[in-house]
Amino acid sequence: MTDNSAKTTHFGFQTVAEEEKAGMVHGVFTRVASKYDVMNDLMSGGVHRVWKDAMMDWLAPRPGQKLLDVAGGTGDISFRFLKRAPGAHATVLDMTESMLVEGRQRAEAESMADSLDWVVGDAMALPFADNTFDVYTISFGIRNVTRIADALREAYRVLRPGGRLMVLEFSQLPNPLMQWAYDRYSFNVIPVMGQIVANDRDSYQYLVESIRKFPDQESFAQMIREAGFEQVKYRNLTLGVAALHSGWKL
Ligand SMILES: C[S@@+](CC[C@H](N)C(=O)[O-])C[C@H]1O[C@@H](n2cnc3c(N)ncnc32)[C@H](O)[C@@H]1O
Repeated sequence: MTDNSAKTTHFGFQTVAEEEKAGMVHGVFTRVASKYDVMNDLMSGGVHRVWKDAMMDWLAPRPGQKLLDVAGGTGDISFRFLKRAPGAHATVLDMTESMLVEGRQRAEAESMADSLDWVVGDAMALPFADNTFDVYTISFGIRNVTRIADALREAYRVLRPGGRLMVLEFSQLPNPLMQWAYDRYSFNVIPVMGQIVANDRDSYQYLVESIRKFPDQESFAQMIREAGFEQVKYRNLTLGVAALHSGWKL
């Protein structure tokens, strides 16, 4: 008998059953893990570093804080956080073990292993008690999550009162002409780069499609409010190619 109640979602531009998406996303990041850092620099011309530094500037990490970096991958956000906050501790959680393996190797090379934990897990069902962390970050991860509202609810649950959420994600350019030019670049150049550098056009095709499917700044800010966060604000980066969203659990 066919189950007509099965829920669907997007995997890039494809419509897939909700329960299929996580496996497909996991497949993408398992395939790209060893080339992930170098591809980030190539695709963005290094600009992702400027955006991540802007995230830290707004976040202003403080000594001794406990960070949870969800969909933390190879640890870019956690490394930056720890460098700015002596005595802080970061937990990097990701569903893809190969991404964490790359990150753990970087932590050892940078002598930062003692300040970090690496946890395989799902943003939608975090394996942590309520009110545990001072800061929750998710950078270029939330658009890959099957049910964004569930991930935001979990963020709220594990933050302590007074804790802060910050999201860095690709976004929408308010100027249609610029959006058109940016789409031409991302759809025509990035999958080709993925083919040449990582021998994997399909994964990078998914990544650009998932960017296009993600809600605009205002809609995403509203989702953050609906999860319970207050003082929700956002800042565009590079004309809206990416955006930072901030909210507080008060
Ligand atoms: C584009 S990478 C971002 C890595 C890193 N945060 C950065 O900014 O460079 C996206 C990561 O999200 C992870 N991810 C996707 N869905 C997830 C989920 N539901 N729970 C945890 N991690 C997830 C993927 O495994 C991948 O490592």
